Amino acid sequence: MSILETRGLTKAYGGVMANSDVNFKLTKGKVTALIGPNGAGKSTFVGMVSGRTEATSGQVFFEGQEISHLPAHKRMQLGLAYTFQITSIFPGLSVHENVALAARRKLGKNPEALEAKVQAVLTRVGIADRAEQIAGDLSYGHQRILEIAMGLAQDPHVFILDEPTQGLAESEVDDFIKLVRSLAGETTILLIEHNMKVVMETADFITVLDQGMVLAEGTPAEIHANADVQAAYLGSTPHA
Ligand SMILES: Nc1ncnc2c1ncn2[C@@H]1O[C@H](COP(=O)(O)OP(=O)(O)OP(=O)(O)O)[C@@H](O)[C@H]1O
Repeated sequence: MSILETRGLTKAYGGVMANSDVNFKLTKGKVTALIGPNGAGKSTFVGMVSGRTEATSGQVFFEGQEISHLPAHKRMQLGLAYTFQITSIFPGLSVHENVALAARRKLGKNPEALEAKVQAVLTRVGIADRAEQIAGDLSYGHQRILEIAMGLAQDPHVFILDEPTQGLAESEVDDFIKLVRSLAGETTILLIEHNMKVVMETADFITVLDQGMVLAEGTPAEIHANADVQAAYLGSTPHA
């Protein structure tokens, strides 16, 4: 069962076809990774799904509703959350305050509900002991985890993680892999990721984009064995 679907999604930048006729389905409760060589069109695709980038043509459906022309904040209200870099964090506020602000978008101002949500989310991602720390003082890795906590605080139905392990230490990457696996089922994850270890260990399904088009779709084992995918990466190990 797909929770999010694109039909014929296309984006042209002048003569450059950043995405051409992309038909994509995200299976509910699963982790799907979107990979492809540099310039394949991954960021453009996620931009069109999240509402940051206007499509040239094509449609986006979320939980059966067409959202192609909804602005990004409306899509977020429907349950489509995403993390992009650390720009969403307020560096002068504490970890707790940051997560509470994110939770308020969903829960309103009820203090008990907010407190329960903040505690649950911080425990979930493993930074409850840092609740009172100023976000800007956190390590880069912990800021990325905080960003994920802020997304989770909104109870997303679909959670788009854009290069979440970029800049993380190896031990943090291992913790991240466990976290993503634990979230599957509870939410649906679309993962844009360069680290193939993370992709292979977390994804239920992989879609490969190449030159703005879907080159292949399948399980990690199928994608690993796919000759077209190998060729697209010039014989090297696939990366996102
Ligand atoms: N704002 C823009 N204006 C013009 N061309 C763009 C713009 N954004 C992306 N492109 C072009 O669209 C194509 C797809 O780019 P996109 O950033 O979506 O790829 P990507 O797979 O995310 O790449 P990377 O892995 O390097 O982040 C590239 O040829 C890129 O140069």
